[in-house]
Amino acid sequence: MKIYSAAQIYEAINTTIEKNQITSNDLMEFAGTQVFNWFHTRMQGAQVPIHIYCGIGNNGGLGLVLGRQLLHHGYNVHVYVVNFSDKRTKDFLINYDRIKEFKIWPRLLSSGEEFPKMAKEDIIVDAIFGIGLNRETSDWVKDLIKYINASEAYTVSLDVPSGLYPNHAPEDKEAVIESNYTLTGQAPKLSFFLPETGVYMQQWEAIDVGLDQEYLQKTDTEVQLIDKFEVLPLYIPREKYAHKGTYGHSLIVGGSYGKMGAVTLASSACLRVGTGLITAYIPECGYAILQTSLPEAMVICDEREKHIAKIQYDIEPKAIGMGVGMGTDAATVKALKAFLKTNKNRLIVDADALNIFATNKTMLKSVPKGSILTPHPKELERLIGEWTDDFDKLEKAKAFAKKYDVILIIKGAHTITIYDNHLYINNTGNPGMATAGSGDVLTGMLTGLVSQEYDPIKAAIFGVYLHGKAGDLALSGLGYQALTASDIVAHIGAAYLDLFKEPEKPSAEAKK
Ligand SMILES: NC(=O)C1=CN([C@@H]2O[C@H](COP(=O)(O)OP(=O)(O)OC[C@H]3O[C@@H](n4cnc5c(N)ncnc54)[C@H](O)[C@@H]3O)[C@@H](O)[C@H]2O)[C@@H](O)CC1
Ligand SMILES: [K+]
Repeated sequence: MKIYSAAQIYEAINTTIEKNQITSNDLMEFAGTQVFNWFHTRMQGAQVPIHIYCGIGNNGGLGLVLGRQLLHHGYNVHVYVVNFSDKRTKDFLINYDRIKEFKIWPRLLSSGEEFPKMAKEDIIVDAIFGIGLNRETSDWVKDLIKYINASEAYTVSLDVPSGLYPNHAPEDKEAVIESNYTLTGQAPKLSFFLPETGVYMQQWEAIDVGLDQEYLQKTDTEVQLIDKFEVLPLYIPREKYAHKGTYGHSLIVGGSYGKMGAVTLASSACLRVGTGLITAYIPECGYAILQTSLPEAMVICDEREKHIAKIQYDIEPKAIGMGVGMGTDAATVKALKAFLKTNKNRLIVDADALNIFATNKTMLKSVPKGSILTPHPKELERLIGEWTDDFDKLEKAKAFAKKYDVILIIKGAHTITIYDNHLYINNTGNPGMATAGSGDVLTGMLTGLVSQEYDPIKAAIFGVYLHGKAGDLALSGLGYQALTASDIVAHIGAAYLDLFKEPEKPSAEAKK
């Protein structure tokens, strides 16, 4: 799913108006009607008090259309205008007049006013600010937002939770609506998926607000949300006459005394994702561990007992997963440096290999183009330096990926893959996956996919999706706390099968 920038949404609005020869208010009426239908379907006339807080821009205008339509259908509605500026938009004013047709004079809220009384059981509609928020709000508006949050009433935000900017984090973390449900126009916004700003919403849903389909389809976006629909075309089917050589030889280089589990997990994930052959290159101490825990894997041992000191082998891998459990011993750093001088293979770089690169930045220049780096936030900071907020982090990460011509996977709740100035936001996975070894599993999966001739960027997008999906499928019967990295590996097969599952048909009951 495409994620449009605020500028693109405004352009889509203008294109729609021009092409269809309608007014901006016609479009607002359509959008407001769609939002009304959403409420009406769920509320079926219930008389729960609905408090609509409208700003003075078009987000507020949308709130007024919704209010008028709810009143028209007999709902119990209270409308307030958050009067933070006298620069009311044209369409706000049209709808401000129209709601008065219902003998309703919205209460104007301004500085020093007492805020409306509300009960916990009421419903709040937040139409204060949309994507037009461009500066810090006045203190009294911040107080109102905090007051709304403190009410604990179910809050539905229109377009975005008010207080969120399209391209930077809020100055005051408490002055943003904590929305239970965000009904967003046409497509979700980038801020919904970043750790600092995604916390303001529990659930979102995109509503078709009638923007021009041709514009939406033709317009390339920098950001995409990745779900099943996006990854299905990436899948490479297995051939009937294939043999294990067809699907590549993967090499996992890593491990040190006390950290052999990381290599075992990465290697087994690599196998499960479909690599033809797997070899683990490890220090001597891991030999019995690997051969016992994973009989399918071949093992090459380093001459050293407890850590890798020389990366040398006589196989021809298609892809190399580098760094899991490897440690940062001086001898290992030296070995990695020497290896990079001759290596032409694409790498999937993780964990300690990333930490080694972070303190030896010149080594990054020897990483083959199209390699994949998979840092978690702390490792990322070591690579790209500190950032001011999540949006700044993405800019810095994009610049880094471009400079070294690599694919950067920022691991987190919504893992983001960055390549060639594009961001691919993953939509699978769950908090149970924040567990030891989960990253090692991803490294193994990515290595296995690149070995099977997946183009590296496709391997990254597909692998991250599949990893998250395996984690989601593993949840059943376990829950977040009990989920382990091995459970993710065990569900890779189910994640593949899920790709081809038909969506569930509505039951006879639901059809009535
Ligand atoms: N016009 C239409 O037909 C449609 C409108 N839509 C709605 O329109 C919204 C965008 O509307 P606007 O561009 O009017 O923006 P908003 O309603 O988000 O912003 C409010 C207005 O206040 C001003 N402002 C921003 N920050 C302020 C601050 N801190 N203090 C005081 N004033 C401030 C802005 O200049 C803007 O005019 C979308 O988010 C969406 O909800 C969409 O639903 C699509 C259809
Ligand atoms: K809003």
